[in-house]
Amino acid sequence: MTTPAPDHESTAAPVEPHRVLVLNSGSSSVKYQLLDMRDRSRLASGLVERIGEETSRLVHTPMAGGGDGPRERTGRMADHGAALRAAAEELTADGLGLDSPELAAIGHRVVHGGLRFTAPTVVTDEVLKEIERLVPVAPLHNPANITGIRTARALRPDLPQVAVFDTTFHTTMPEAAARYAIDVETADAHRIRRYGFHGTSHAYVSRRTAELLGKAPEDVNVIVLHLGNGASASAVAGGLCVETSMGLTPLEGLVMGTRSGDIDPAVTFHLKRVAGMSADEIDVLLNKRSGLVGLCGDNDMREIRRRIDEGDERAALAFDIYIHRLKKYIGAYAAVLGRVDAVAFTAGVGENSAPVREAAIAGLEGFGLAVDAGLNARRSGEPRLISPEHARVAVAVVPTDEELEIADQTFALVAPDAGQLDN
Ligand SMILES: Nc1ncnc2c1ncn2[C@@H]1O[C@H](COP(=O)(O)OP(=O)(O)O)[C@@H](O)[C@H]1O
Ligand SMILES: CC(=O)OP(=O)(O)O
Ligand SMILES: [Mg+2]
Repeated sequence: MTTPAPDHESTAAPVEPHRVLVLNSGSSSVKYQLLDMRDRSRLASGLVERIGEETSRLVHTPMAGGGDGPRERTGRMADHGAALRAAAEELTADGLGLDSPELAAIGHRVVHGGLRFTAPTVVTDEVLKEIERLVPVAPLHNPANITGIRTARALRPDLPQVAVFDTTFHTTMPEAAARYAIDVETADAHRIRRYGFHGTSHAYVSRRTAELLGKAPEDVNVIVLHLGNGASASAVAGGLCVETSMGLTPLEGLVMGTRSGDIDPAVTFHLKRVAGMSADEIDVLLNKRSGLVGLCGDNDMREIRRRIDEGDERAALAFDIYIHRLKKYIGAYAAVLGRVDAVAFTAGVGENSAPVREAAIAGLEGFGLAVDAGLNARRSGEPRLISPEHARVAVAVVPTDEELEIADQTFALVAPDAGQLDN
């Protein structure tokens, strides 16, 4: 007789493995979630920030079986491996340890999948090698993803580890959007093309936006604005991505927290020839010392708005540059799509910053776009419309859930017979 785990619904018969742990490893943080795929409910979630610093912090939130709120741990966690081991200990303390037979798989966000990975993939040694080969085109992200996978494998060697790639959703982009206008042989020899990132978010949000409009994804054209620390826009036509703002690497496109986004490539030659900077120094400049932080010293939109309210001109200019780029992309993607049904804001800035949404849409009445100030100011964790009632184009705030999307894709791969889950 097996005894059901305490604190959980007791079931007489042994159950098939039905839990998925999702790891979303960023450059200096890990977000994780444990989900029960029978009803897609969240059993626990957590965030480890400032990995590698003395002030690392883990916040773990159990959802099931108890009233106790978030628990916190502080103190140096040297790398993503240490962070994951700490998270595993917290899960064990809740009776949700990684050793549980109920765990079906671990799903990992992997940022760059190159040309090879066009679907979620079970990780083998060979797959891991290929993800490693892609480190030069995702230097802030793929190394963290690899450490996460290695550590998870060491903790549960018998369990499928599934890589879900940021690039997959963008593989439907037509060649006209995916190719750079450079010498074709050189481009092909080095696999230089536009891959696009944040794909799980663009996929999830475009689908949820269609739902919000009461339509099937095939019937709507959506511009998704994923505005987090990294930021990207996508044009989604009938559920398929036809254009996105990030390119070979997550550096192209919008102004981001610390990244420049679009820039004349000749700036890099100039920095090398005239300013005497090395390729690595230029890389650090454009990826870590540019964008909002380069323009005004802060990359957090809350801090920038606070400074603007106090009359800070550098913060105001940084905000204007950020908004100007965003508007250019909205206009460009309206042209790419021909007909736009909705513009959806998502991720940390898109979901929380009413001033960003207002400023980005201001003056776009000619495109049928407008924001209702009252609706825009309202706060909610649910997808919602912020455009006036009879607007030609819907403007929406749609919270992203990369972890849920990764869990769905992971579970579909390892338990294809589990049946279609609702939604
Ligand atoms: N309440 C808020 N108001 C404005 N901006 C916010 C708010 N909360 C978070 N943000 C912005 O969201 C960013 C983080 O977004 P997130 O999507 O979590 O990014 P990432 O996944 O890239 O780390 C912060 O850097 C900050 O600029
Ligand atoms: C690809 C990318 O930019 O990801 P993030 O926003 O997590 O940095
Ligand atoms: Mg993110």
